[in-house]
Amino acid sequence: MSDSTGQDAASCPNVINKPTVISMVGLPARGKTYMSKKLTRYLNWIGIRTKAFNVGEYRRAATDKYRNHDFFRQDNAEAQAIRQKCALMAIDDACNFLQNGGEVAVVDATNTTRERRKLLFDIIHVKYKFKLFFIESICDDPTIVEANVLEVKVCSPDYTGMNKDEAVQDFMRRIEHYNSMYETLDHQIDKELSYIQIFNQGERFMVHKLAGHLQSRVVYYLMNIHVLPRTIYLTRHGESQMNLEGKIGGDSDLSPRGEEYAIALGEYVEKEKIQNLKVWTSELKRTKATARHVKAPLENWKALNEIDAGICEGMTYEEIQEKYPKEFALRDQDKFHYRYPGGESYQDLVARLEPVIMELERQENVLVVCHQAVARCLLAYFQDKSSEDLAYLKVPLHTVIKLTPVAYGCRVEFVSLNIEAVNTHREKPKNV
Ligand SMILES: O=c1[nH]cnc2c1c(-c1ccccc1)cn2-c1ccc(Br)cc1
Ligand SMILES: O=P(O)(O)OC[C@H]1O[C@](O)(CO)[C@@H](O)[C@@H]1O
Repeated sequence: MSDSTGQDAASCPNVINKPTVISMVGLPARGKTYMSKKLTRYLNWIGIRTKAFNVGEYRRAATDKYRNHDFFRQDNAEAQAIRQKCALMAIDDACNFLQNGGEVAVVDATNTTRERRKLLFDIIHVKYKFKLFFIESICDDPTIVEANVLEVKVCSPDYTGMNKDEAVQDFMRRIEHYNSMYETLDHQIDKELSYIQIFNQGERFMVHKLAGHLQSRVVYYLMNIHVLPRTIYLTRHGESQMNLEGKIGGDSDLSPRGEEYAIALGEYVEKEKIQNLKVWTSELKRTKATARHVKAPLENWKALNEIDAGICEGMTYEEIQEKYPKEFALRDQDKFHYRYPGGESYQDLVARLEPVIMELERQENVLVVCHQAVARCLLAYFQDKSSEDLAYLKVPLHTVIKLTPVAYGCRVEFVSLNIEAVNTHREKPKNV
């Protein structure tokens, strides 16, 4: 990343937004990879170039010597050497990423000794002059640890071929080896460091020496996420009159088939028997009409309104190509960044939707009734899609998209309610 003079951040210390390394800290099965992946997904979605570096993956690539927890014994010199080498490779790759346009690198490792964190500090802060922020997850609730081991650790490549109970026992022994050397962050000894400690999956937080906007955004995000099981249902409004006419934007009513979809949606939600469901719509008539048969508390969000097409509102794509050929061509060249004159771009839409995503992270079961461009942005967040892919995601009318968090990701199911509708999807032209 470089400033206006083309200098890169490392060599120009007074640059405001220096690259940042976020370093995880914590015993195995404390949610470090969960947070690394989720945080990386969120930061990329809001437009901050972020990449996670998992030291365990480097170790598995370096050796298939892992047979059991003995690999992690403190007195296993050969294994210690491999682990140290892998940690240094990950840190090196992270710093290279930041020197080549990256903005945030997440080092996903235990980093449970003061010595290891000093090594990180010396390389990242002293040598490269990047910012360094620690996220420590402390969890002494054995049921949570056991659940995490069962949920994600037993399917780790380290345990292929091993039976579940054996894998759990081995992993618990692995944790003990780390625990014998574990030094948590301490606000007296580590008074120079910027960090957050998270206790028991967000029950309590200790924040120390936050340095800058990015760290505040990260802390705010971590304080809003939770791991309670829930489902987010995402759907567009029913087919509208303007959909039938091929016109974009506007605030039109539903077509007869759109009305049918609204009734079908009410029946679908009823059958799903969703606990404490909340329904969110935009401020536009077609989403409110679509939600009216759903029995659940309703909230209208202006932030969920469809992308503003500015001077092209109410026009068909053919009319736009006819009247504003240059604009039409420009949009095809870079649909994510293209902003309609007097209107919005997808990039603007993501910024407008960030508070909706933040509130969705706080909620449990929510049905979001929105629009084509809005649904693409929300879906891209849950599916970790790039901004290029985002603008062309297929979100057909009369389809409920079920999003369920599982392990480190999200299960996505497209449920068509089998009511005919026009296809409003416009493919990316081949020749651009
Ligand atoms: O296992 C765990 N132990 C302890 N904290 C954990 C997990 C997981 C987790 C969730 C799903 C799969 C794998 C891991 C998430 N967090 C977590 C940590 C901080 C915040 Br703020 C929210 C959740
Ligand atoms: O970005 P695209 O592919 O033009 O899709 C967004 C368009 O989809 C619609 O919701 C329906 O056509 C329009 O209101 C909106 O401008």
